Amino acid sequence: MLKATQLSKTYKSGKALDNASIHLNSGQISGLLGRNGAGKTTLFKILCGLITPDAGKVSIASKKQKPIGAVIEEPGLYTYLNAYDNLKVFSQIQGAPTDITTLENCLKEVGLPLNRKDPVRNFSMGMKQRLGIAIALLNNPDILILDEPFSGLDPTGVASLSKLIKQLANRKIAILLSSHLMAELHKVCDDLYIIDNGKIINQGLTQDIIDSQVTIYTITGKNIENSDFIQSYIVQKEKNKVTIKCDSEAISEILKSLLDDRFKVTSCVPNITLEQLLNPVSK
Ligand SMILES: Nc1ncnc2c1ncn2[C@@H]1O[C@H](COP(=O)(O)OP(=O)(O)OP(=O)(O)O)[C@@H](O)[C@H]1O
Repeated sequence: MLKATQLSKTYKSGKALDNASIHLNSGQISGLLGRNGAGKTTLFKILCGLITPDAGKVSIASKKQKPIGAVIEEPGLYTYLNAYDNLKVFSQIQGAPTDITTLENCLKEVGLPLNRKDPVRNFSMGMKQRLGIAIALLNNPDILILDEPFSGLDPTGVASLSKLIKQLANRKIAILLSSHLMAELHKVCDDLYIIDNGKIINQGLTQDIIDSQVTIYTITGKNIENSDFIQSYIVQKEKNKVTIKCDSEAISEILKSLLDDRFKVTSCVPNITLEQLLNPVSK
């Protein structure tokens, strides 16, 4: 759907993007993970045609006139207008349909209530993000780019925005989102690009990247801390929750033993940080 090849960009302040290549596929959610200042926004701006790269190429396989919808940095909203009127203004600017049914369907699609008539300055961050996404979807794009969409959201907001993003991918939209937090990306992204100092230093399926580096898991389940089998792996424990250290090959064995011993495991979450991915250890 979108192929960006060997993109580079240097500002007066220095090199922001260094030979970066990425590939987006329809229906796939890709994540761009990197520290602040790693070059994520620069890459997004190039993909959207907002700035020109010094080198490299972006090719998009789409018949649409405006194939990309994006929310870069914060959603740019008219804070004194309500959600509906914001959508209407942006539709007019973009030459998209402005009839009530279309606009209300847009609001419904991103899970915004139709009965909120107050200005969007009163909205929560999550609601502003949703409205930003609704605006980005106005032209029915094939590709959706979201810069730090989870920033400022609480865990419930992250979960509900993740659900919306997955629904959009099910509509065959290719989605690229950025974050500097692994925890936010690993649950929603099919594949990941790790960016550091403008360079893509690792890429692959999210699960493969996690499996190659994860050594700490948090397991929850009733009385799980009493299991004899996991005692030697435990680094921390509390009621119904243990943190264990093992590699990705041992975890299935551990979970199997817990189930054999009739412990009801309710979750097993890999704990992996961006720093681990930026400084990988070879196994
Ligand atoms: N318009 C600009 N002029 C000069 N330097 C810039 C400009 N935009 C970005 N930079 C610099 O380029 C580098 C990459 O910035 P960029 O905003 O792409 O990173 P980022 O990964 O999106 O960071 P953040 O998560 O903080 O937004 C940084 O060193 C930044 O200071």
